[in-house]
Amino acid sequence: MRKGLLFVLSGPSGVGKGTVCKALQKKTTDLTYSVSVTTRQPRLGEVDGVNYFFRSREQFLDMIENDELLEYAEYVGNYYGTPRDFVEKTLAEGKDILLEIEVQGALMVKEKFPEGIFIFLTPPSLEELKDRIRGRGTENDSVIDHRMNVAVEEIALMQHYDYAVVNDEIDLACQRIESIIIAEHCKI
Ligand SMILES: Nc1nc2c(ncn2[C@@H]2O[C@H](COP(=O)(O)OP(=O)(O)O)[C@@H](O)[C@H]2O)c(=O)[nH]1
Ligand SMILES: Nc1ncnc2c1ncn2[C@@H]1O[C@H](COP(=O)(O)OP(=O)(O)O)[C@@H](O)[C@H]1O
Repeated sequence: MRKGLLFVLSGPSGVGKGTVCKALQKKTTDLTYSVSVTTRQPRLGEVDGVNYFFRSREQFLDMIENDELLEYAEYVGNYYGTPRDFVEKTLAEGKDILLEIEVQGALMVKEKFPEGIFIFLTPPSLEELKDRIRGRGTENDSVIDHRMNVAVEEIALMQHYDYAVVNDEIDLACQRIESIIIAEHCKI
C-alpha cells in the first residue's frame, strides 16, 4: 500500500494556524491531525487529548528520553512535541497527516522526513500579526512581545519550506492549502 503524505504547517504565533486548521478540518475529511504534547497550561476551553496532551515537564522529559517524540522544541518557556507512534502508524495506513508545529521542530522533521511537504503560513503584515495575537486575548503584553520577536526570527526561516501561504482571509488560505494537497497527490 502507498504510504500517506506528511504535511507540516508552521508559521508565527497568531498568524491563524489553529483557525485555518479548524476550517480545513471541516472541509477535508481525508487529512489526519497530529495532537501534540505540551508543558504549557491549558487555555480556557482546551481539552486534554483534543487540543494537546497536557503534561508536566518531568513527563515530557521522560518522553524525550524514551524516544517517544518525532520532534520537540522549547517555545517561549514551554516544551512542545509530536508523538512519534501516531504519525508513523497513520502514514503506514496510507493516510495523510498534518503537523501544526513551530519552525525549529519543523526543521527537525525535515531532517527525518525530507519527503514531507512543508508549508509556511504568513501574515499579511507584522502589524496585522500583532493585532491578531492581541485580539485573541490569551497572552499578556510581555508574552506578546516575546512571541513577536520569535515571529521575526521564524519568518527568516521561511526559505526552508516548500510553500508560503498568506493567511489574508481564512477561506483563501484554506483553498491554497487544499490546492497544495491536491497537487502533491498528482506528483509523479
Ligand atoms: N515543535 C513543535 N511545535 C509545536 C507543537 N505543537 C504546537 N507547536 C507550536 O508551538 C507554538 C505555540 O503553540 P500554542 O502555545 O498553542 O500557541 P498558538 O499556536 O500561538 O495558539 C505554535 O507555533 C505551535 O505551532 C509540536 O508538537 N512541536
Ligand atoms: N485570516 C484571518 N483574518 C483575520 N483574523 C484571523 C485570520 N486567521 C486567524 N485570525 C484570528 O487571529 C487570531 C490568532 O489565530 P490562531 O488560529 O489562534 O493563530 P495561531 O494558531 O497561528 O497562533 C485569532 O483570534 C483568529 O480568530
